[in-house]
Amino acid sequence: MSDLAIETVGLTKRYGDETAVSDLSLEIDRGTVYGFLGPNGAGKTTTMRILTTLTRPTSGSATVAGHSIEDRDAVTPHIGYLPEDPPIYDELTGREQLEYVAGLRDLPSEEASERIDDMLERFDLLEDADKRIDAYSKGMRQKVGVIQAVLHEPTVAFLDEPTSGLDPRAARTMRNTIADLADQEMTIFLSTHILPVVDELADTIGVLHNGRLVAEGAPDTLKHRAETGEEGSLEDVFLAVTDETEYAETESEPTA
Ligand SMILES: Nc1ncnc2c1ncn2[C@@H]1O[C@H](COP(=O)(O)OP(=O)(O)OP(=O)(O)O)[C@@H](O)[C@H]1O
Repeated sequence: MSDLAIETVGLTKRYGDETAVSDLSLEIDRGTVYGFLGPNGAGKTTTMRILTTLTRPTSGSATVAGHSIEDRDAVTPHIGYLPEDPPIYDELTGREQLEYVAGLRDLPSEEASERIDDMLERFDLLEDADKRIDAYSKGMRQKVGVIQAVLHEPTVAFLDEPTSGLDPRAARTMRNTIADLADQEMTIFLSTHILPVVDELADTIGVLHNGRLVAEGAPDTLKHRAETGEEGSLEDVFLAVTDETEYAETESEPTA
């Protein structure tokens, strides 16, 4: 089996005249955290929707966990997805929602209960687990969204802004959890605008701009590359490579 958790070749998605993702080629190793950055409208969500088989590319190909994204039934058991607005039933309790998702994923009920309790405890949600979700705060809903994305221990988890709405303590728990999952060989495809989160967690960072990959590398390599030899912050790098006026096409080759 390939060591790559995600491989894309020339992935392109057009909506009418608009090119949301343009000729995107990625090679992401198993058990790593890939930080996927880009300004608003860069094409991050579109990429994640393609890789989670929710939308089809206009051209190009991709495999996720060794399976072509053309074969939805083969891919979906191996992935988890936290979208910006996680699918959650307000009328269920947090625990019922997670049990429902565990059922969809065919997890044996004893194993599911253990994992659900473990994750609820980890995210300080045990006390509220039997309250209806419509009484949850935004952060509590977000916690349920993340737990349900990784409950079945997928090979690859796609997390869109996992720390969104979380207080500092919960955000730290989230970062620790992502690091633990990566230690357990889960591949995490992490999209966020919170640069310190990717700086801390990512093995590799890719920056998307106007649908194109304009920079790629380990955080330290990127930071070094930013200022012609000098060390810059990840924010400096992000601003430099996504600056329409200063960033020349000739510099746009990713440096893997
Ligand atoms: N269903 C759609 N129909 C038409 N255009 C779309 C559709 N989905 C996305 N787009 C366009 O594709 C481009 C990329 O959008 P996308 O949502 O992937 O960006 P993003 O990087 O996730 O942005 P953000 O950081 O704001 O979430 C945008 O110009 C958007 O308007």
